[in-house]
Amino acid sequence: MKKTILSVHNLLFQRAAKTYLEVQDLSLYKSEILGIIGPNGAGKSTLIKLMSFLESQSSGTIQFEGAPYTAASIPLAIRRELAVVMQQSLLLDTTAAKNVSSGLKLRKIPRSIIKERTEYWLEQLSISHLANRNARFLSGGEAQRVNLARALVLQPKILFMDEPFSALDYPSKVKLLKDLKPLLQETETTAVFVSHDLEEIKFLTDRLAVLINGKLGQIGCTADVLNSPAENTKHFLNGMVLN
Ligand SMILES: Nc1ncnc2c1ncn2[C@@H]1O[C@H](COP(=O)(O)OP(=O)(O)OP(=O)(O)O)[C@@H](O)[C@H]1O
Repeated sequence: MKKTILSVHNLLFQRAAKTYLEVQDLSLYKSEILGIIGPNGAGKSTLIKLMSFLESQSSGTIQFEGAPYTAASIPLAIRRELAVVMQQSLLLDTTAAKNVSSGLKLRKIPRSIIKERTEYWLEQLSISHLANRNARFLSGGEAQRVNLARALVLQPKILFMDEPFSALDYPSKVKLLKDLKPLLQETETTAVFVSHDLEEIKFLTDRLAVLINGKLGQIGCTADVLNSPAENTKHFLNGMVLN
């Protein structure tokens, strides 16, 4: 049976008396890659911020490994088991290697292990040659590889990615996706991936959630959702296929 690592129940996100997100039930299974798609403003980024405990819900529960937390209550040690990569994650104004090792330093990992793990992940993401280059001078694709290495070096239990490839040119994106998928599989990292790109979604994700107007319109195996859209997701999904 699939093991749930994170679950959402009766989740509500409201600001200034307006409801932006309302998700009754959503489970994230261990080692799966869950995609989230939906129109602009549907609540995808909000959902990822809530699931990664960066933002507090108005009501409802989010449980990580069976225990409920909010952004305000989550202990630092638990927060550190979750990593987030955004479209434009900010890199520190230092070398690529130091960016990758920064999280390990904060966790007071011994220096020899930091060196070994940093070199390993630079290598895994094919950026060893950039180790001593200042992050300010990296291209968008190179910077996103550093961001992913910086997240994966922490061996997170869940990796949240919010449109991480949307600024990359097509060949860079394809190459990075092809590098990333086996890395996630080998490390059995659970991942949540927001994207507007059907090719990315088809290639990377096991299951797919479709958000429409702040509500979960459909969730299921990615191929099933795309081949058999539900009544309320049909309009959006058919439009995506046509594009
Ligand atoms: N802290 C906040 N205060 C007020 N409104 C917010 C807040 N966070 C999100 N929203 C609103 O929630 C709605 C959903 O935003 P969100 O960024 O989650 O959508 P999205 O599906 O990721 O959109 P896109 O595809 O355009 O990136 C938007 O109308 C946004 O303005």
